[in-house]
Amino acid sequence: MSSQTAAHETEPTADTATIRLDGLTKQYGDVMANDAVSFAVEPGEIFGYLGPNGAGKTTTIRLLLGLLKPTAGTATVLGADIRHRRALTRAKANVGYLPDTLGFEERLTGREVLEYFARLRGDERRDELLELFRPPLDKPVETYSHGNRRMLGIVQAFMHDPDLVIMDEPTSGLDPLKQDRLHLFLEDERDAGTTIFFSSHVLSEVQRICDRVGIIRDGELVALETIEELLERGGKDVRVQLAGPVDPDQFVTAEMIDVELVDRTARFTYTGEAIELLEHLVQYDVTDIDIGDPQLDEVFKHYYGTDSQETG
Ligand SMILES: Nc1ncnc2c1ncn2[C@@H]1O[C@H](COP(=O)(O)OP(=O)(O)OP(=O)(O)O)[C@@H](O)[C@H]1O
Repeated sequence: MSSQTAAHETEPTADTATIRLDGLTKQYGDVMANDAVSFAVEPGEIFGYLGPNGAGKTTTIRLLLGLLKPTAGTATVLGADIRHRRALTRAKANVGYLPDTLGFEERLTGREVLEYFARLRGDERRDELLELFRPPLDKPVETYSHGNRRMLGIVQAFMHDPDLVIMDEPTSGLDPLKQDRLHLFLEDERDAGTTIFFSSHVLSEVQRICDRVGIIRDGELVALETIEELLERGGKDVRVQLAGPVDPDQFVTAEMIDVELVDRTARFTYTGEAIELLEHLVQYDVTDIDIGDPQLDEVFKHYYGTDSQETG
């Protein structure tokens, strides 16, 4: 991929990246869960790692945390090479991790779980986070709802005030209010300088809060760009209201995709230059027009095929 090549070409001499993957590869039998994945996450950004189920997101995260060994290639996390256990352990004292499945000791209460992590890494932000996310503290974790487990996980991931937080599908199963609360919190953390790396298969969430996105599919990185670049490549969402009927053969141009021409309203995604669209439309009696950015899931479908629809 050109994006992967670019990451190599622009490699600085002193590496300032918070996370850098360099040909990171993990093979399970015949399955290439990560196939020579290379990219960098810069300090103070929210980086969305996006892909359909089974794409390889969790594998990357587990490799970055030293929970799996790479088949080939490597990565650094806060400057520590993931193959060097001691350096990575030191770096991880400054990393927060929210796994997809929270492996807390089920019989302990939430308070006891937090005490355990506090002894390991510190808890200077515990009270502030508990006020925001409010998991019940005096019940055993086995009685927690899915949402409360996640709330406890978020407090655990941030309470030692790490420089980097890695989250695996953090909002999955959360109600919209809790999702909103987490999104706003992540934006505040980013503004305060924390680097956030999170995986998701929910495009709207990535579109809303991420600065940059890496898209993984079948173990390969297929895109690495800012949200703006991704949306720009996806064209514009256009709705045109016409005064009278038009001949579709003349009205529809090659740059229009997903065209719906119903009655006197045309809706389509326009992939050409805006000026050319305007020059084309002056031939028609247009009574109203609306041009906006497409949703990321539309972009995803156009560029990566229909298999990815499940990711919306
Ligand atoms: N321990 C394992 N042994 C064999 N295959 C595995 C193992 N773990 C993951 N895989 C396979 O590797 C591929 C990537 O899986 P991974 O869990 O990394 O994907 P994912 O993007 O996190 O998916 P999801 O969104 O469903 O969590 C899948 O084909 C999966 O079946």
